[in-house]
Amino acid sequence: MNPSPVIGVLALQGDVREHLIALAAADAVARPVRRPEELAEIDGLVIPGGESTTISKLAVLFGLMEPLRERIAAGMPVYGTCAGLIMLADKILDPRSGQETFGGIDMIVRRNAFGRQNESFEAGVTVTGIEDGPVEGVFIRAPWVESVGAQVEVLAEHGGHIVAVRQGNALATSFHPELTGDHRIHGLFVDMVRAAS
Ligand SMILES: NC(=O)CC[C@H](N)C(=O)O
Repeated sequence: MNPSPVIGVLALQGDVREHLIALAAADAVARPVRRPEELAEIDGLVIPGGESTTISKLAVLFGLMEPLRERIAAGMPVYGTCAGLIMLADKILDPRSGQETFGGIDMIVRRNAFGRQNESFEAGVTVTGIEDGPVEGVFIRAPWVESVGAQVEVLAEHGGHIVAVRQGNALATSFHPELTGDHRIHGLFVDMVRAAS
């Protein structure tokens, strides 16, 4: 048990700053990560929302694709929001050509499943393991999870679709808790990192 784990936020593209703030509010030491060497210094990693095709391309360009796949497969705790959830999927239903993922969660995801930017919405979401009521789910061109393997725990659904999952040390949500000022999900992730390090 490590009381103050160091948690990186993958800083290739997306809403990195908001995650750094949410992690600090949840009592973690948080820092941006964009170079392979920096992976050695972290106990866990957040993969932010943004655009998964861009994150995928930049991860290859920055030499992070393979090292990150290995760390995740070896059990480093990771939390992906929205585009980050897509990056943790073992399979994308509708990838752009050449789009790759880090994998780590045995699930098939559908990109942009909840519609376009102007169909973005907020909704209360009840998440298993989060106490004191639903979280405010912010869905922005959000993916949903089409199907999961036997090892995957479904933590939340919205409108009959899976929007939060966990497999071992990998956590993912279709929505963006870092944009709400409610740090309960980041707190859950920080606890996962503490327990693992
Ligand atoms: N808010 C988001 O992260 C949007 C994700 C985006 N639709 C993608 O495919 O990466």
